[in-house]
Amino acid sequence: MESTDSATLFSAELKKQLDKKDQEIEKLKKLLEQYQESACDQNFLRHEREDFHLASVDPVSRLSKNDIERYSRQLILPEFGVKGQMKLQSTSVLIVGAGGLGCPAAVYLAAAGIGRLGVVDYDEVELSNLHRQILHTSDRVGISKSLSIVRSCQRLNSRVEYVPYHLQLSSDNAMDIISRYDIVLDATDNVATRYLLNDACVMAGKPLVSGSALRFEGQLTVYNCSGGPCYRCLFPQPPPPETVTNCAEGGVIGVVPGIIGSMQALEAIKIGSGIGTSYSQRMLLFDALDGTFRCVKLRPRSQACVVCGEQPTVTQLIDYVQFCGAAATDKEQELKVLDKSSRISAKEYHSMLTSGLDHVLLDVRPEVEMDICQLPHPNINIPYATFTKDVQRAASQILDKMEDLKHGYHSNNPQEDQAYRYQQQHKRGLNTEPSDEAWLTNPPAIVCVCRRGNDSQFAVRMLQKEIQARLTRGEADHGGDQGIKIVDIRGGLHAWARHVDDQFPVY
Ligand SMILES: Nc1ncnc2c1ncn2[C@@H]1O[C@H](COP(=O)(O)OP(=O)(O)OP(=O)(O)O)[C@@H](O)[C@H]1O
Ligand SMILES: [Zn+2]
Repeated sequence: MESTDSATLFSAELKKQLDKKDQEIEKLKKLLEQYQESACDQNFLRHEREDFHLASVDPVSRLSKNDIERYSRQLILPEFGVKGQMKLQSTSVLIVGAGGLGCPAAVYLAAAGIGRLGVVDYDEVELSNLHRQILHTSDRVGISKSLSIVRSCQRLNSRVEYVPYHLQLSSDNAMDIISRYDIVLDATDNVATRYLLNDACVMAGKPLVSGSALRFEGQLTVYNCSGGPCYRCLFPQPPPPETVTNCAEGGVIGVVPGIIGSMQALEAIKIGSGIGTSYSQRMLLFDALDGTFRCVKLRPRSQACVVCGEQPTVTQLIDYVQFCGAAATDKEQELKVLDKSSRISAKEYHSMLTSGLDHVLLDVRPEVEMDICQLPHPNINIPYATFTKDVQRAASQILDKMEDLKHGYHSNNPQEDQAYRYQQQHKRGLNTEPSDEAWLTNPPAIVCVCRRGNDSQFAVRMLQKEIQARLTRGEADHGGDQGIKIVDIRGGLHAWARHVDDQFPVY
C-alpha cells in the first residue's frame, strides 16, 4: 500500500514538473519567434550566416583534424569561420615580384592556408635584398628568388600548392599565367610591369592587389575589384621615366614593405575567403616617419578608360616598355650621355692614381652616400642635385679646388690624408691589367664619379658647358690650349669594385 501511494505521489510530482517545463518551452518558443522577427528585420546578414551554418556541413567534414588545429585561431572568427577557410583553400593567388612586398605577402598567404600560390620573379637573391626580403636567407644569395620564397613557405605550410616561376612577366606570357589564378598581387617595382599587370588583370577579370613602398612610405589599393577603378582609370599616362625612383635608387626601410606586403596578403585573404576587400576605390597611405596611416577615396572607374571603360581601345597587351619609356626591370641601366673622349675606365683611373697625376676627383653622390665608401683619393663632393639647381656655384667650387691643387694640396681631414697616401701604399693585389692609357697624352684635370656612372655623365656635360662658357668669356684661365679636360669614370664605383678592387663595398 505504502509503495502504491508513493508511486502515485511520484508520478503526480513528475507531471507537475513536466507541465512546468512545457510552460517554459512555450515561453521560450514565443521569445524565439519575437527575436527571429526582429532579427530578420534588423539584421538580414545575421540570417545569412545562420543559413550558411546549415550549408556548411560538407565543408566541416572536409577539414582534417590537422587543418582544424593549424587554422583554429582563424576558424573561430565569426566573419571567417570554416566557410572562409574552405573558400581560401580553393583560392589561388599569383604574387608577381618576390622582393620586399612579395616576401611578407607570401608568408601570410601560405600561413593562412591559401590553396595555390604562384610566385613570379626573374631575379636572384642578392645580399642587399636581405634587410627586407625576409624569406630569403644568407645562404641563398644567387639562387632564384621565386624558388627561395617557395622553399621558405613550404617549411611553414606544406599543405599549400606552390608554383615558382623564374621568369620575367611580359606581354607574351602574362595572360597565360594570370588566367590560372583568382587574385593577383602586384609586388613589383617598376611602372612598365604595373601597366602590364593592370591591363592583363582587366582583360582576365582578376582583382589586382597593388602595393608599393619606397623610403619611409607605403601605399596600398585594390584595382579592378567590386566595380572599382583600374590603374589606368586613375593614371591614364605613365609618369616621365626620370621622375620614377626605386628602392635601389631611393632606399627603403625594410619594415615599410613588410607592412604593405602583409596588408596585400590580408586583402587577398579577405577577397578569397568571401569577406571582400576594403580597398576598392580607396588607397591607404602609410608614412613611417610620422607613424600615420591615412585612407583616401579614389576616383571611380572611368567610362573613358582605354582598357576597362565602355569602349576599350586596348584589348590586347601592348609593348609596355615602349609605352612607359622605361624598362620592366630595375637592373642597372648604363646610359651613354658622353662620347668616348670624355670617359675613362675604372682601370684607367687606377693607373692615374698609381702614377700620382694631379687632378680633382669630383664625387657627385648625395652626402649620405659619401659616408658609405669613397675612392682612395681626396675628393670634392658636390651632389648631382646641386648641379641641376646651381651649376655655376658647382663650377666655381671645382675651379677653386683646382687652384688649391696648383698651390699644393693640404687637407685637414685625416680621412682624406689617409686616402692621399694611396699612391704609395695601395699597390696591393689590385687588378692592374694594362689599359690603353689614352689619358696619358691629354690627362684629365677633373675626374667625376658617382655610384653607377649615370649621374656623373650628366654632371660632366653640365660642367663642360659651364666652364667652356667661362673660358670663352675670358672668366677662367685654366687648362692652357687644350682647355680643361673633364671626364667621368665609366660605370662609377660599381665598375671600380668590379674591375679594380673586389674588396671595395658595393651598395
Ligand atoms: N616584370 C617582372 N617580372 C618578374 N619579376 C619582376 C618584374 N618586375 C619586377 N620584378 C621583381 O619584383 C621584385 C621587386 O622587389 P623589390 O622592389 O624589393 O626590389 P629588388 O629589385 O629586389 O631590390 P633592389 O631594387 O633593392 O635591387 C624584384 O625581385 C624584381 O625582380
Ligand atoms: Zn580603367
